[in-house]
Order: sequence, then structure tokens, then C-alpha cells
Amino acid sequence: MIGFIGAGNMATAIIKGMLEDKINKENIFVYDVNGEKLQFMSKLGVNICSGLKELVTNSKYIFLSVKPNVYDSVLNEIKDIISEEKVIVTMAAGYEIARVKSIIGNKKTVRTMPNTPALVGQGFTAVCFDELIEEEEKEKVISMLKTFSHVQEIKEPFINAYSAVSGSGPAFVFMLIEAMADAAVLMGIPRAEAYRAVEATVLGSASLALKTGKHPGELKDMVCSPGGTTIEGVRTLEEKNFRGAVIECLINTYKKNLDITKIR
Ligand SMILES: NC(=O)C1=CN([C@@H]2O[C@H](COP(=O)(O)OP(=O)(O)OC[C@H]3O[C@@H](n4cnc5c(N)ncnc54)[C@H](OP(=O)(O)O)[C@@H]3O)[C@@H](O)[C@H]2O)C=CC1
Ligand SMILES: O=C(O)[C@@H]1CCC=N1
Repeated sequence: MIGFIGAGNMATAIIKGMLEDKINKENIFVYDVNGEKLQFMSKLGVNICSGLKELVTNSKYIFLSVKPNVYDSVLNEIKDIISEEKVIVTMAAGYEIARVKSIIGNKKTVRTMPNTPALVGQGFTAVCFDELIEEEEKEKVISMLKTFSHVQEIKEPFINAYSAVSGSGPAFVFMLIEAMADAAVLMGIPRAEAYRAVEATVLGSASLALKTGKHPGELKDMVCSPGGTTIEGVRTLEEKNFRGAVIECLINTYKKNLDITKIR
């Protein structure tokens, strides 16, 4: 039995993935303070709970899919009803396993960092387990995460880097898509056509890198004819410090993860 506290973007992404992967809707329980979100969830056919007690009682695995600023209060509300066999699954940036345990005691805790492409079953999730999690539970959690994402098991200190790269990464890729599409519109391509062309190009490029395993530099070189057009664009990106800007962007996002970890 799997429970979700909070029925927003990430819970929707995860639950849709689970349902598509044949996890029975009767095994999924959801609670949210927002009635509209619950109405949407009831259309998916999952169990709607009227409160946290009902959700916790019915669930072995409990996903905390609320915003980080409400983690403390939700954990405080459920701390007295979390028994030894329950598994808490977190997904908030900067919220350490130790912080969970400082509120609910030494209970089984899994920390994850998913991302929004989970909404279309193409997510990426970094996951780390505390020492109380048994092998069978670990396999169960990984199989759940695999219903909507590629899964990478990591040690907890690396989760801040994954948060920057794969958790926040989609936002940066969408900015690239938006910028390329704006340029296409400037060149006279209608907006909708521009998005389709750019999205297909980004998706295809990622697939090419993934499937061939070739170095991205080699794949870039394959596009650049001698004295041709692409190499002119490459020169412009180098002049504008494109790669330096991307590296700075990820490092600053990573540092922000470290900063918020200190204040949570
Ligand atoms: N979005 C992303 O790209 C990623 C998000 N995450 C993490 O996932 C978590 C969820 O994010 P996301 O799905 O975007 O958030 P959303 O705001 O979309 O969803 C959170 C839901 O929880 C509800 N809620 C608020 N307080 C409570 C409460 N006390 N009990 C039950 N429900 C409550 C909110 O209601 P209301 O709207 O009325 O406040 C909302 O419906 C966050 O911790 C986030 O950091 C991790 C990786 C990527
Ligand atoms: O910005 C955030 O807090 C979350 C973490 C990763 C993506 N979004």
C-alpha cells in the first residue's frame, strides 16, 4: 500500500507512472489539503483519504509530496502514528534523512530527488536509503520509482548535485527550448512549428547521445561541416561563454541546495 501526502505536480507524475505500470489503483492512497487536487486524484480512481491518520494507517510506503516548507509540520503531525514498519519517502531539496529522524525518531526513511519528466514516464530519480531499510523494501521502492523514471542509487551527500543536475535540470533545458524557439520565430517560423522543431531536436539529440554512448563533443563535430554554417554558431556560443554559463548555473544551483540544507 502506497500513500501520498500532497497531490500536486510530483505526486501526479509519480501516480500516473505507477498506474500506467499496472500498480493497482486500489493500492494507492492520497491526502491533500486542497480539495481541487483531491477531485483530480479521484478521477484517477485512487483512494482519497480524509486526513493524515487515515492515509498513514492504510500505507506502508508514505511519499511526502508536499513543498519543503510544510515538511516539518506534516512530520510533526504524523510522528505519533508512524510505526516501525512504515517507510517514509522524501523528495524535498535540502531536507536530510537526519532531519526527518529528528522529528519522527529513528524510522525507515528513503530520500529521493525525482524530476518533472516523470509526468510522461521519462523521469530520472536519484535515491538513497537509510540503514534501517531492508533489502526487500529497497527493491520495492526502486521498482516503484522505475515505473516513472530511470533510477540511480546514490549516497546521500551526492543528492545535492543530483538536485541541481536532474531535479532542476528540466527548467534549464526548457529555457534552452524557449530561447531556440524565440529565435526560430524571429526567423519567421510560426510559434507552434518552432516549438515542435526545437523539442524534437532536443529529444533526438539526447537519444542519440544515450543510444550511441558517443562523447558529446564527437556528436557536435559530426554536425559541423568544414567552413560550414554550424561551426559559425559554435563560435558564437563560445564567444558568449555558453558552456561557462551552464557550468556556473549548475554550481550555483548546487550551492543553493547546500545553503537550504543548513537552514531547514
Ligand atoms: N517540481 C519539481 O520539479 C520537483 C519537486 N520536488 C519536490 O517535490 C515536492 C512536491 O513538489 P510539487 O509537487 O511541485 O508541489 P505542489 O505544490 O505541486 O504540490 C504540493 C501539494 O501539497 C498540498 N499541501 C500543502 N500543505 C499540505 C498538508 N499539510 N497536507 C497535505 N497536502 C498539503 C498543496 O496544496 P496547496 O496547493 O493548496 O498548497 C499541493 O496540492 C516538493 O518537496 C518539491 O521540492 C522534487 C523534485 C522536482
Ligand atoms: O526548486 C526546487 O526546490 C525543486 C528541487 C528540484 C527541482 N525543483
